Amino acid sequence: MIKAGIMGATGYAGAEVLRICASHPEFEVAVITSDSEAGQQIADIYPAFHGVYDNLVLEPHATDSLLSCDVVFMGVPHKAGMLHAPRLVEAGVTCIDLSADFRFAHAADYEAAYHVQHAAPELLERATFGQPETNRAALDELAARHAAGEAVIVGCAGCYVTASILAATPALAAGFVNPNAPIIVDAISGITGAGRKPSARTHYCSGDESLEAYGLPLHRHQPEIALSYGRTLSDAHTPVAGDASVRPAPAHVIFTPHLAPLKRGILATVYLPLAKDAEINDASLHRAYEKAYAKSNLVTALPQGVWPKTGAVAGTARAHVNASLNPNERMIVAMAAIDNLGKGAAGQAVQCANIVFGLAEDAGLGGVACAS
Ligand SMILES: NC(=O)C1=CN([C@@H]2O[C@H](COP(=O)(O)OP(=O)(O)OC[C@H]3O[C@@H](n4cnc5c(N)ncnc54)[C@H](OP(=O)(O)O)[C@@H]3O)[C@@H](O)[C@H]2O)C=CC1
Ligand SMILES: CC(=O)N[C@@H](CCC(=O)OP(=O)(O)O)C(=O)O
Repeated sequence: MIKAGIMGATGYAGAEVLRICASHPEFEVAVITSDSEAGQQIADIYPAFHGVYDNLVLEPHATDSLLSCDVVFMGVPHKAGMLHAPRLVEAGVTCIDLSADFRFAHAADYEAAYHVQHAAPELLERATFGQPETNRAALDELAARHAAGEAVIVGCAGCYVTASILAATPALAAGFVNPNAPIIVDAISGITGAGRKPSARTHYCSGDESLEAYGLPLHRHQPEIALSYGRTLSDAHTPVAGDASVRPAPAHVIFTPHLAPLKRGILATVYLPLAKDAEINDASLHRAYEKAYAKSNLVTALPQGVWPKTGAVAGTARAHVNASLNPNERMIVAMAAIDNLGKGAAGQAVQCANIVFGLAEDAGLGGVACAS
């Protein structure tokens, strides 16, 4: 078994990692942390864990118990990941960070998006972006370094970014999209996306029976989406393969997040203007989506004409995607549905850890949503 710790196990994402690990063949959770509820059993906070994790007691985040783990999942807020990672890595512990702190390859990009100085830029060299379907080669390279004895870091892609990337990447990579025109991303999230602590915007009376946009004009996820799209567009239109010093320009992205009265789920709808010379039809567009995800057990291009819905992936690490062509406006409309806590957080974190530890990438992630 692989000894796992979960930092921030009282949070929604950390608790979801704990739930997945309950039926994971290799990751055995030995340490869980919280400062606010240290000393309590996790089952007293989340009753679902009675009979599953009896006697698993929360320790403070600074506990030395984490240092004896093989892997620590960090379900902690942005700015906390980079403060805790150095001590763990120093002790030889591989970190799967769900915060934004290790998602960017360059500290300057992180600092521009999060308006804070990176506290551990020297660790970025040990880290890679945790979005397996679009960054598999880098994760495999990280797995090789881990197998050679190095403690490594995965900066897991966040929920909106995962849905936006999965929806658009097949069209971007196929060269169908105009690299110079704005791409519009409208994404709708369930309320667990905002974490466990309610705010004026997310508490029951505000969030229930209501749908609202927020975060305009520049939500912090816009730069992550624009950088990812920019890289894919550059590879498709002006490849600079093998030259790591060339940094593709971010794509032009208008991103508007919305909050919906759902517990879990994200539906991202992406409007992609066709490249001038793109001659495609619905069938060839659909073939590109099928081909992009043909090898994935967790991401499914739905049959032509079937559109993703959040209920069909809720509680799972799966994603459903599809796209449609609007020939009159020369526009592709692409969609992805995920569970923000599943493929958008804990499910993807476990998928990344599976890859780093040389396991089947979907180990422990085979669950299917309740039929609805
Ligand atoms: N919710 C979601 O859908 C998604 C979340 N994420 C990311 O996952 C991370 C956790 O999110 P979420 O579970 O929603 O958040 P929550 O607010 O629900 O939980 C936060 C957790 O972090 C712990 N924590 C707070 N401050 C610190 C600190 N300084 N050092 C260590 N731990 C700390 C808290 O512990 P304590 O009990 O001590 O307060 C708590 O367990 C965030 O970075 C978030 O962006 C990523 C994708 C989707
Ligand atoms: C509904 C809601 O408030 N969502 C959060 C994003 C979810 C999240 O945790 O951010 P990461 O994906 O970067 O980890 C927000 O808009 O800030």
